[in-house]
Amino acid sequence: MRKINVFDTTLRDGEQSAGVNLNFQEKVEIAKQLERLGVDIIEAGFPASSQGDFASVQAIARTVKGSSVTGLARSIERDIDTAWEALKDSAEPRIHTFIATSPIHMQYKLRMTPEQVIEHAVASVKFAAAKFPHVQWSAEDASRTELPFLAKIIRAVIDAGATVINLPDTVGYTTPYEIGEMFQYVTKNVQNIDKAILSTHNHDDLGMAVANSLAAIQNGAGQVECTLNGIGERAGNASLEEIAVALQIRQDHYQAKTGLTLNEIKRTSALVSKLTGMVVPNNKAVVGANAFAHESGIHQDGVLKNKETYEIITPELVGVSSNRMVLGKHSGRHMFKEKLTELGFTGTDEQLQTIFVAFKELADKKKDITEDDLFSLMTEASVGVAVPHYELETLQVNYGTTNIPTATITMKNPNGETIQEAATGSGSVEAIYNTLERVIDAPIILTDYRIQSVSGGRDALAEVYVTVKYEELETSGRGTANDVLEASAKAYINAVNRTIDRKNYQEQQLNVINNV
Ligand SMILES: CC(=O)SCCNC(=O)CCNC(=O)[C@H](O)C(C)(C)COP(=O)(O)OP(=O)(O)OC[C@H]1O[C@@H](n2cnc3c(N)ncnc32)[C@H](O)[C@@H]1OP(=O)(O)O
Ligand SMILES: CC(C)C(=O)C(=O)O
Repeated sequence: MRKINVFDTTLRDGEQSAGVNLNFQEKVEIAKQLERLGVDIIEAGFPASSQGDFASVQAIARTVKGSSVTGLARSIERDIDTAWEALKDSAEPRIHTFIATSPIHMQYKLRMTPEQVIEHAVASVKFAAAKFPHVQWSAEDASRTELPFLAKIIRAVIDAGATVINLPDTVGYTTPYEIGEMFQYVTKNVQNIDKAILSTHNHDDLGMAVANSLAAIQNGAGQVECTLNGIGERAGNASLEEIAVALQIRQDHYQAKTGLTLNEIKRTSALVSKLTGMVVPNNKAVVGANAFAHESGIHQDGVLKNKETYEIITPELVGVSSNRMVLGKHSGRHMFKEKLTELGFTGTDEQLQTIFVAFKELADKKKDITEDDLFSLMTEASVGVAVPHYELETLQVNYGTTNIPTATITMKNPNGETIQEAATGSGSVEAIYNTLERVIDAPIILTDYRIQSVSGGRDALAEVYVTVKYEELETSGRGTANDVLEASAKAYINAVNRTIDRKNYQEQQLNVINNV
């Protein structure tokens, strides 16, 4: 199987992302993690671009021993000299020098004729090769370069001492088919091509950077240039994690592999995201938060029966501890039962069905159902719900900073009649409790009221605990709802219902005693 060298340019092209500016320590930290990940080459920066970049490239060259370290330089002696100063202490000094070869870049940007570009390229490669044991040369905008000219300049720079030839799709313009043709053309038409390794470097302007990189590998590239999380100039570069995992999972197709320690991928991605401030989208392949999350019932059922039904990558492969089964409105009974069993549920199928119905209702209102939510539903199903002597039908609260809070409640009483009442209070909860007292038509004293959110986040469930003194009994009650006021009403009614249960039980006991 062919080994593909991974050239990571997170610290150079990745840092060219708009809004990203890594400091010295951050660059060194990322470089150390790239070394742990096992990348073959780290492009640490552009030493001639600033003092800061020079210092961090130098520090990385001195610190990192497990990966080769390189820096970018234009075809200018001053850039190459500066790169040498920054890189000379590295284990295997390596330079990356480049010049544009497409008609538009040569004419408008460089203002050089094609012959002048060849002269500059050859002179700079010779100059670099006199210092560096490894010289990488890039034909900037190769994908928009005329192929005969590309072949001509490549032959010349290899003769001048270049050992790696990189053919970038600088503006993310090419397609997998075209890049394949370009690599084939170069392989066939550059006589001395066997003296160099071909490299591919792709941008994502048309969303094809990874596909183009893989196509280049299939057509002869022995090195792939990429960044963590696909960050980079404009729409970014080809993403390292996607290429590495594609090569691993589709070895049958690509017949090529990298030397990366794949289970360092997630950690490296997270570090780069944190230090660059570039958030990884949830749906990003391989490293996104949802990459191993299953949400829908049919998928979850399949995964429970055999993971391979819906998982082509194991999370462990890339350093994610496990897949994630998200309970939500699309989940089905199989996953629900599995989750409840994990949480210690030992009830009957009937109880399970009751909780499942409550869960679906909740899931319609709430985006993420947490374990705490499930505990709460389980508890309500097994111990919390008293016989519904009084049942809440509707609750409406009118609150404003300039008016008196008023609650209007419709309820079923123990005789099955619907009663509507309204009352005011100094706050919304008091208005609700005053209204409930009217409906129940008995003096009820609230002796304790506690509120807590069952789960974190803005859409957390509210759980309210109350203790009421009613009919000389002090009884507690609990209510859970998305809304604090609804939970407060439910808790109060729950306490009243439980009091009635206790009273009924006491009466039954008395009857038994009297009959005896
Ligand atoms: C495709 C890529 O990603 S290439 C890398 C891009 N990265 C960067 O540019 C980041 C670092 N760059 C910088 O800090 C600055 O641009 C520097 C220090 C390199 C140069 O800054 P300045 O001297 O102010 O020049 P400026 O950036 O405005 O213009 C670039 C100059 O380099 C020339 N140039 C561009 N590429 C090359 C090259 N490969 N070889 C020689 N000259 C080049 C341009 O023609 C222009 O020259 P001119 O001043 O004679 O017109
Ligand atoms: C310097 C080269 C390799 C580059 O970054 C590009 O062409 O995108």
